[in-house]
Amino acid sequence: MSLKAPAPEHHEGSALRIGIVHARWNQAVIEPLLAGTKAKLLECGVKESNIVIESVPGSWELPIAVQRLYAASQVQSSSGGATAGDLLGGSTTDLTALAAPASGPFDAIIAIGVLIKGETMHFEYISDSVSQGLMRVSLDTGVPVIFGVLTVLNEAQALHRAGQGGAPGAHNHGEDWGLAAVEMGVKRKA
Ligand SMILES: O=c1[nH]c(NC[C@H](O)[C@H](O)[C@H](O)CO)c([N+](=O)[O-])c(=O)[nH]1
Repeated sequence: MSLKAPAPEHHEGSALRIGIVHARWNQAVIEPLLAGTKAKLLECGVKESNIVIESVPGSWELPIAVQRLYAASQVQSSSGGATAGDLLGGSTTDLTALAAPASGPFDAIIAIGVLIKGETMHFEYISDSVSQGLMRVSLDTGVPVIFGVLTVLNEAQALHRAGQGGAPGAHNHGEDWGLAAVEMGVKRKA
């Protein structure tokens, strides 16, 4: 067991509704991360119908997409016809068209992305902005946003953290994110 992994806690997720927003950059790494995340959610009892998955082009779009998914689900669960735009500070955009298929607010939302360092400073700017943005959405909305963004220096590091490549110690971090979402969702309901 890694020195870093948190001590395991078992939480039952059958009453939870979980959103997942994933980027499509580096799809070969995103796919196993997403699969590992979903597998752990199901293993903890989260119903498949209560897992809503959406995608965005890249990690930069994760914060706004998580915020809109939250707002759309709030519109669905609230009466009074307020639009999600009202919840987002006065814009007139009605996000119900983007609303999740099932209804009801989310107990946690997982943001998944894979940022791989290139030759320029692009990586640093996106990594910092995305992590700050996701933290802000989580604190502003009160919904736990699980940070599932790999910020790695090369493809080998990314594959290793998606449990791929067969090297010793390879571990699918998506599993940790699924467990964190269930724990934080249960504790938010308590
Ligand atoms: O998710 C990623 N997006 C990346 N860029 C796209 C960015 O997230 C936005 O989608 C794009 O800038 C349009 O807003 C990446 N790189 O540029 O290397 C990357 O490695 N991963």
